[in-house]
Amino acid sequence: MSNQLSALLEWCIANGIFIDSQIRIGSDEQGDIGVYATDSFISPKQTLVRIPKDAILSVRTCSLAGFIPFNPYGLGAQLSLSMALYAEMYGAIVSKLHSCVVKSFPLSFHRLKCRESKWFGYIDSFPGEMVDLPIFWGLDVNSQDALEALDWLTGTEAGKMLHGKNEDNLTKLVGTLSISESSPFILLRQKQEEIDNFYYDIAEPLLSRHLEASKPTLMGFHRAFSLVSSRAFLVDAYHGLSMVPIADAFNHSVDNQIHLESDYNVCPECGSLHECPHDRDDVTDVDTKPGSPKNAEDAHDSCYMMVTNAGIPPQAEIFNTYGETLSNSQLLNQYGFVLQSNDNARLSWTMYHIVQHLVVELFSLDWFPNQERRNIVTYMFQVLSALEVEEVESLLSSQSDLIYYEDTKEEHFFLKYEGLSHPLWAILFVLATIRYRHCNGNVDLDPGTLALQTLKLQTTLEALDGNDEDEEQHGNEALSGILKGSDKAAVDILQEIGSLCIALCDHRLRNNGKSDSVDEDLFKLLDELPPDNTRTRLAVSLVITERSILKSCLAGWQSLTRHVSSTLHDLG
Ligand SMILES: C[S@@+](CC[C@H](N)C(=O)[O-])C[C@H]1O[C@@H](n2cnc3c(N)ncnc32)[C@H](O)[C@@H]1O
Repeated sequence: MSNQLSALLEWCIANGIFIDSQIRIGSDEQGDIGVYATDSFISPKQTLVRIPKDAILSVRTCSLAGFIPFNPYGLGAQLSLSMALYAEMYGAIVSKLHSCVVKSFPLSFHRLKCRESKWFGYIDSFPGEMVDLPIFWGLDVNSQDALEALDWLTGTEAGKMLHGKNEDNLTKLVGTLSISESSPFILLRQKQEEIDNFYYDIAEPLLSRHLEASKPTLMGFHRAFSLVSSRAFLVDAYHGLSMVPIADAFNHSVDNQIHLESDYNVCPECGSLHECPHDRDDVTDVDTKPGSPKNAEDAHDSCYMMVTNAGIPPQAEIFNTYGETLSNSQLLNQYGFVLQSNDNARLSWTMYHIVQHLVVELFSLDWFPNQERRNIVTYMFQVLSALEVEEVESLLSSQSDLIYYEDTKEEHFFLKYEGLSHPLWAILFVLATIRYRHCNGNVDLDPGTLALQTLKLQTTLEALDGNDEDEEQHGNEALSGILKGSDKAAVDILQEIGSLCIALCDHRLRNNGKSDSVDEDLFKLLDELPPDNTRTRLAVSLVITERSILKSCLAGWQSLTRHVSSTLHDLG
């Protein structure tokens, strides 16, 4: 066992962390830590680790508690916790600690020198290097691999995540109401710029005031951020995002056997799980001192726990999941690694991009007057409500290779191997419907009913489209019959959805990865890349996945629309 690992275990004992003897913390030759079962089979519902709440490192427990702004979630929470961690890693806190062995802090990432932090044994077990997150690749200006990798990330999901913390807002329907050059959404700042600004504006002044002997550095802060990004847990409403010793020693798998249990809904003022003075309106200063919860009753009050949710064979590695739906792009950005195979691969669009790109750039604006933008929101609401029935869910899962049912109430505009998410299909339907109305004297129609008709028509046609050659003749006759018996609006709108989808995917394909590389054989490129160009290899593998999803979607919709067009043509 490495020195760091034994120091970590000693530190755990000293800080009241319970680790069941059925598991062991191990490390490989590279020093990467993982958690393994020992000799016995471990059954589900067993608590294998208990971490006292005061052993975690959060903005509430750190040496600079009270000075660091609390942010409940998101980038703000990551930045605040990075500052808390950085303070523990690199300095002696004047107000709490009076001596420090660190006289100067070297720029290179050496092992920690400051033994005074309460979390020293824990922090010292972290990887010695910065976690290799794409967000910092651009700073490695002498690395051709980094620059090449960033080039490949252009237009990919991972590339989009490097920009703009506000990206999520773009998916909100209301975003479409304010599409203009001056939209705040266009002014997204790079995430890395956000981190650096936080460091210079908030972290550096505060840390300089409190760190006795060493001067904080941006590079040190980046390392703290990379550790927070790849290890922190959102534990509860009081501590927020936190570093949780031993819970963070488990590696990730989608099929996890263990998970963290914590009660999120504690008092945000004092952390109490029970009734506390903050529940009352007439609270006084004396009552409100933060601290351990009163009326402690069981382990949930004072500890976070790692509890098994599946059986674990002897000697097997035990995995947590960092998120069941995380794609490789998300894993790479947040944790610096990807999985060999990942069923969560997907491309996403925002409402802004779909509307702006399809309507403004690809098609002329003449069929899309300003007042129609308001209709997008109304129609979308009606269509999503109409699709929110069990019948649609089972229809899509059994009879469509082009659309899947996305189990969410959000507008998630995704494309996966399974096809378009139903909200993405819905927005294309809405745009197609607006165009149909525009071309047909603004006829009155009910978008919800028409959406169901169009969807049923599509799944029926998909079933025919899959027929082999022997059945082609029969299929063509059936197709003619179906089209003749279908509502004209549904047929026209389905064709339009196809055109919009093809345009959307084709545009994405051409702008995905390094410029002008759309026809390049990326498997050959991977074979030829030196093995130590790890970042470029990662980036190219993401591009391969995204292009393959896009091409399979394009092929499906091209086939469907081609058959419909030629049959309509034959029908005259
Ligand atoms: C919370 S830590 C897990 C413990 C970590 N292995 C360690 O050495 O401390 C998360 C980091 O572990 C690594 N990791 C976790 N799961 C992984 C996986 N399935 N494949 C590759 N690396 C993984 C990544 O480097 C990630 O940033």
